[in-house]
Parts: sequence; C-alpha cells; structure tokens
Amino acid sequence: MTKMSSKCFNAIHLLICPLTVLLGYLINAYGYGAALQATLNKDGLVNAMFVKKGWFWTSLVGWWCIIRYRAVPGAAGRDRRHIARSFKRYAILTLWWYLFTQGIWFGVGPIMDLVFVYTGGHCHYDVFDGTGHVNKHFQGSVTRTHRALTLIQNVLTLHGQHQEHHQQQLWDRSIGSIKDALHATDASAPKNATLSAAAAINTFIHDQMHRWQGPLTTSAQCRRFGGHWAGGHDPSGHVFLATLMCMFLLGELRVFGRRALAHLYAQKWLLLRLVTRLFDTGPIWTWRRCGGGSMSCGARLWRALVEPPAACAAALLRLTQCIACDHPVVILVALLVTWLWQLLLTAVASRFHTVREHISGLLAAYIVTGVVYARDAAALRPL
Ligand SMILES: CCCCCCCCCCCCCCCC(=O)SCCNC(=O)CCNC(=O)[C@H](O)C(C)(C)COP(=O)(O)OP(=O)(O)OC[C@H]1O[C@@H](n2cnc3c(N)ncnc32)[C@H](O)[C@@H]1OP(=O)(O)O
Repeated sequence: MTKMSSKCFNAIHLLICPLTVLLGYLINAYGYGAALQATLNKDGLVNAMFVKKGWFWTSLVGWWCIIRYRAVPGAAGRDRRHIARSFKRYAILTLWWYLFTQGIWFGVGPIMDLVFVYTGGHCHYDVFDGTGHVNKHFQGSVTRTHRALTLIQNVLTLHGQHQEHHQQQLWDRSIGSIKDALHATDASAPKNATLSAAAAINTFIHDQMHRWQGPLTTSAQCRRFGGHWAGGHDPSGHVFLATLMCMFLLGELRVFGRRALAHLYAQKWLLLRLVTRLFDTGPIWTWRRCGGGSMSCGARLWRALVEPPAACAAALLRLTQCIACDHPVVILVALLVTWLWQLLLTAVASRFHTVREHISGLLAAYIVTGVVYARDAAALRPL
C-alpha cells in the first residue's frame, strides 16, 4: 500500500464515525429525518438480532478474516506477531465493550448505566397521564406498552393482597386502570381521572415494582420489568457499539485489506461468472434453449419452470460458499456498511437520545479505539 493510500485509509478510519453522526444531524436539520426515523423499529429483526448482538457478529467476521488472510508464505513469525497483536487489540475492545454496555461486576451495572444513575437517572413508572390515559412517553410503542402493563398487572396481582386499607384502595385503582388500558378499544375516550389520582397510581406502581422486582439500576433490568429509563445523562449504547465495531473492523482491515483485495481481484472473473449464473436461469432463456428439438411440451415446461429455480439456488449456494470461505472481506464490508447505516439512523433518531448523549457514546468508543490503533500504528503495516 503506498504511503498516500495508507494516509487516506488512516483518515477514513479516524473520520468515518464522527462524520456519519454529523451527517445524521444534517439530515435532521434539513428536514429529511422524519422519513428515516419512520423506518426505525426498536424490536425489528435487524436491531434485535444484529445491532444489539453486534459485537458477536463483528467478532465472528473480523476473526475469520484475520485468520483467513493471515497465511503469508514463509513469514510465519511475522504472521504470528500480527495475529497476537490483533488478539490483544480485540481483547481490549471486547473488555471495553463489556464494561461499558454489559456490566462491570456481579451486581454492578455497566458504565453507561452508572453514568445515567449518577446524573439523576431512574427507572420510572409514569404509566398514566393526567387524563387517565397511558402516558405516550411511557414505552414508546403499543407492543411494549401492552407488555409492560401486563407485567405490572402480574406483579401487583402476585404481591398485591393483604395490604392496609389505603394501599388496598390504591391497589384496586391501579389494577382497574391497568385493566381498562389493556382492554381499551378507543384510546382517546375521555376518562374521569385527575392528575393527582394518576400521580398516586403511578407512585404506587413505582413503589411496588421497585419493591418486588428491584433493584432496577440498569437499563436492561428496567426495560425487562416494564419501566421507563429516564431522567439522567444516558450515553447512547447504540452509538457506542456501532462506533466500536466500525473502528475495530476498519482497524483490522488495515492489516489484511491489501491481501484480501488482491485475492478478490485475482478471482474477479470467477466471481463474475458465479454472479451472472444467478441470472442465467430465467424461464424464457430456458424455454428458448429448449426450442428446435423434439422435446415434448411437458419436458419443456419442466426445463423452463422447475430446473431454473433449482439451478439458481445451486448458483447462489456456490457464490455464498465462495465468498464465505474464500473472500470473507466481502462480508466484513457488508457488516461495516450495516453498522454505519445503523449509526446514521441512531443519530437521526433524536427521540431516543439528546446530541450530548450521542456524543458521549461516540467519544467513549472513539477514544479507546483511537488509542488502541494509534499505539499500534507503526505495527499496522499491511501484509
Ligand atoms: C483467536 C481468537 C479468536 C476469537 C474468536 C471469536 C469468535 C466469536 C466469539 C464472540 C465473543 C464476543 C462476545 C460477544 C457476545 C455478544 O455480543 S452477545 C450479545 C450480548 N448483548 C445483548 O444481548 C444486547 C444487550 N443490550 C445491549 O448491550 C444494549 O442494548 C446496547 C446494544 C449496547 C444498546 O444500548 P442502549 O443503551 O439500549 O441503546 P441506546 O443507544 O440507548 O438506544 C436507546 C433505544 O433506542 C433504540 N435504538 C437506538 N438506535 C436504534 C436503531 N438504529 N434502530 C432501532 N432502534 C434503535 C434502542 O433499541 C434502544 O431501545 P431499547 O431497545 O433499549 O428499549
């Protein structure tokens, strides 16, 4: 890799995450954020199975690439040193991922939650608003609100009996309001409720949930027990995670990227053939190819309608196998684009976090990964 391209890659490595977050803010500032925010789904497959478990996918793909592209003939010593350095960097980033998002120790929440709690954050149960309806900020989606109300109802039912008179009254009113909310057909129907009555029910629910399901001192526990994590400075875990993953993948790409791209280029015609074969199975193509011979109509239909999907599936399998086994850098780049896209969506989604919370999540990942890769800059010579 020439000095120029190495400097260019360096700049991309350092700037791509902050610039992605900045682009998200510009999209919002120019009024295009609403359309993107509409595509956001907290409980969607991508967020739940990929982004939230992103460090697993990033570890898997990153390490497969490091191992797949390691074999430098006749340079076993240098090769082992490269892998040892990669493992050291990976171990530091995995530890930092765990400490910041999963937990510091048994019974001690992650750093992002400790910052939140120590800046006044709390697991709230502001279930009902002054009109007696469910507070729209309570859970943010109908599904989650329904799940939270059902969970609260179960806890109150399980622990609600044998209370002194005033508590029993509050218990009755809470259970009644929750049942109404769960079975309400028209969410906007007027209710004969007052602000003080709603506040009393919310306080009762809050005290009962903290008493029976406590301690609710992490966002994961609060979310699991139907609470609303609000009131403190909550560094964005998504911005942190996406930045950490992008910086790790780009950082390691610097080691094997040149080899991977050279290998990809060397096999470009094979890959092109595998891709074109995917499309060369259309029924019209096949029908035309059957023409002229004495083939019966049934045989031609079979050739035109049954064989192409089978051929297409076989071609797709061969292409997937070739990329997964021989060119995993393609999967790495796809993962990188996915994480950057999610980072952009999170930056656009102003309803989840403030700008300061995005910035603190970004800096928490950016500083550690920056130090880790700057320290190894001299050794990060491409293979
Ligand atoms: C030689 C040696 C080889 C080694 C070879 C290794 C091989 C391979 C071994 C693997 C070894 C590693 C080990 C990894 C193992 C795991 O990765 S397992 C995964 C464990 N973690 C989990 O299951 C996820 C737990 N959750 C979390 O950690 C946190 O939710 C996250 C993911 C850090 C996010 O934090 P957060 O504070 O909830 O996120 P935040 O930015 O505050 O977002 C606020 C809300 O907006 C939503 N939101 C924000 N942005 C978005 C968006 N873009 N789209 C939709 N919703 C969004 C969020 O969903 C969140 O809503 P909730 O769902 O929390 O209610």
